Amino acid sequence: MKLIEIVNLSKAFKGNVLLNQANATFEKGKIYGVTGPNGSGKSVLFKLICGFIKPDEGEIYIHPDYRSKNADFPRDFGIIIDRPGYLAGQTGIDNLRKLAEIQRKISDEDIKSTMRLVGLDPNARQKMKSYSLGMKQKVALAQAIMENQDVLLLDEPFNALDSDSVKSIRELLLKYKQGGKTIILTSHNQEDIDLLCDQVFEIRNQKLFIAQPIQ
Ligand SMILES: Nc1ncnc2c1ncn2[C@@H]1O[C@H](COP(=O)(O)OP(=O)(O)OP(=O)(O)O)[C@@H](O)[C@H]1O
Repeated sequence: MKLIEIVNLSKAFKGNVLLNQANATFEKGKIYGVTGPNGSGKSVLFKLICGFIKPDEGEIYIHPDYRSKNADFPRDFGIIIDRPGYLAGQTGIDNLRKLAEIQRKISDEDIKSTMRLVGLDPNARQKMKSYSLGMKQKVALAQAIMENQDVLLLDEPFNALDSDSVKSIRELLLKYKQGGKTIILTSHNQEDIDLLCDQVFEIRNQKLFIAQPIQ
């Protein structure tokens, strides 16, 4: 099933052309990588898919099952794009509770079990302003997955994680794929890409090239 189809997509910022007539298809149930040098437009591509920014030309088709009725943001998508803003004076769990209040889909126990899953202590009283980078990254991961979202767009999900955490998050993502979820991720670490991705799109010359055949 075609989940996302990118057709002749172009996007530039003040003459800085990032995508020019780019095309790509993302099928349900696979893990995709998006690679490219710093500043090549990976995060911008994710923002375009989520409807946060508009293309200059071209279309992004989202499968009707995942279109929101009253918003551009697709439904059932969990995302990490750039570093999310947090309430620095509050704990990790309080930040996640605030985000969970938007949809009211999950219980407090769901939040706690997700925190444990990514290696955070739900009972910790530490405020987020004193969290390490890796701890903040785990909160970002937790918010992306806590509502059991079916599609995950993860921009650098392994950033700042220690090697045990990288291993456990990789295993989690592979388990999610087995369960039918679709994941699109970026990483500057080739090992993440090689171990996880069924197909890789490389942003090069303002196009999306298939860098690896489907295994
Ligand atoms: N809202 C915006 N206005 C102007 N320029 C922008 C905007 N958003 C992104 N850009 C520019 O677009 C380019 C691509 O940015 P993007 O964050 O997508 O890169 P990236 O491939 O994710 O890079 P990295 O590997 O460093 O994370 C950068 O030059 C950035 O400055």
